[in-house]
Amino acid sequence: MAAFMGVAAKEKGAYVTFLAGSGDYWKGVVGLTKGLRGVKSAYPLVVAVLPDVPEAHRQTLLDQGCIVREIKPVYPPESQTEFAMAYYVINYSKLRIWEFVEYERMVYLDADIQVKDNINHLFDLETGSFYAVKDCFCEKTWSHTPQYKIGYCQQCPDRVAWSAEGVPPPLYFNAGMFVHEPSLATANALLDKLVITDPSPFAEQDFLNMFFNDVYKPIPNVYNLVLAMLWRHPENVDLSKVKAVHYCAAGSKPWRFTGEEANMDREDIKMLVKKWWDIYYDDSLDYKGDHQLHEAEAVVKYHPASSTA
Ligand SMILES: O=c1ccn([C@@H]2O[C@H](COP(=O)(O)OP(=O)(O)O)[C@@H](O)[C@H]2O)c(=O)[nH]1
Ligand SMILES: OC[C@H]1O[C@H](O[C@@H]2[C@@H](O)[C@H](O)[C@@H](O)[C@H](O)[C@@H]2O)[C@H](O)[C@@H](O)[C@H]1O
Ligand SMILES: [Mn+2]
Repeated sequence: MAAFMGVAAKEKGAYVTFLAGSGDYWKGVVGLTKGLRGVKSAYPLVVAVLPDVPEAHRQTLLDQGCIVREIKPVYPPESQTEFAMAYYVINYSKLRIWEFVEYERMVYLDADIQVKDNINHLFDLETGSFYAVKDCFCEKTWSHTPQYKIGYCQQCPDRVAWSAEGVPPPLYFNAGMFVHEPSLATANALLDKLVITDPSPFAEQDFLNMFFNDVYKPIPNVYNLVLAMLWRHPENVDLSKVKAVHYCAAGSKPWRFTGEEANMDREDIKMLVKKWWDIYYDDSLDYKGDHQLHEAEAVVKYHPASSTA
């Protein structure tokens, strides 16, 4: 990295994911980095690891050409909150990626995401907004919310009116994928706000939605296919156009897939899990010390007007 008068020059961008614990999510990161290589990504993958990630897992990721950066955990204020999944409490540590200020822009991807198509053009989106894909409220994990109780979902706002006044709730994004601009000012503002914010069931996802509410810009579902969309809103999904698949539905993590959980015994799900393994075991996608990052594909531009967000 060039340094000029002691100030390090910024790199244009990097993909970034988050790894915690000694469990098997490292397999997700290996799959992700190979998938990014397979679609000729122009940027490296940075892995923000918590201190509890074993050395062996870190070495595996370094061997796959990842940039491994240890981060300090971020915990929400003490509370009696029931998280939608108990382990969500560690996901607040994702907030550390705003401190990666050597990058002008980053595209965050959960470790349970796989890319099927080149998404370099997301790095060229206009600055100043927070880009992410709208979530779906129809899974049981949302049963604690008013929208679930009345059957409202932003993916089909006309199905059930949100209120007599007809004013729908603010758009809400899935925090498994987003485009952001690291900055210490934002990083500090996030942590300052966190200490005075009660935790809520979807942990850092709820928090990020609140924090970026006024600058959030939805991007099309193709950039983060939340699997539940396949059975909740099939009319909003064209699998042939999907650029990134998010294996977030219960029981859908490819590296521990049994096919026995609800909605998992479907041909489309099994095909997506097989595709994940095809990439994971494709040794032609292994890192060969050739950080030949492909030039960003200037041709594929993002046209907000031409796609349903
Ligand atoms: O034990 C864990 C749990 C989560 N994660 C990271 O946190 C992200 C969010 O968790 P998860 O994807 O399981 O949440 P979901 O999208 O399924 O709600 C994962 O993708 C991983 O990047 C991790 O590294 N180890
Ligand atoms: O910590 C909260 C998590 O909340 C989100 O996952 C949820 C959400 O997508 C729900 O809509 C689904 O119903 C559910 O299955 C899924 O797990 C993010 O994917 C994850 O990165 C993380 O922020
Ligand atoms: Mn996820």
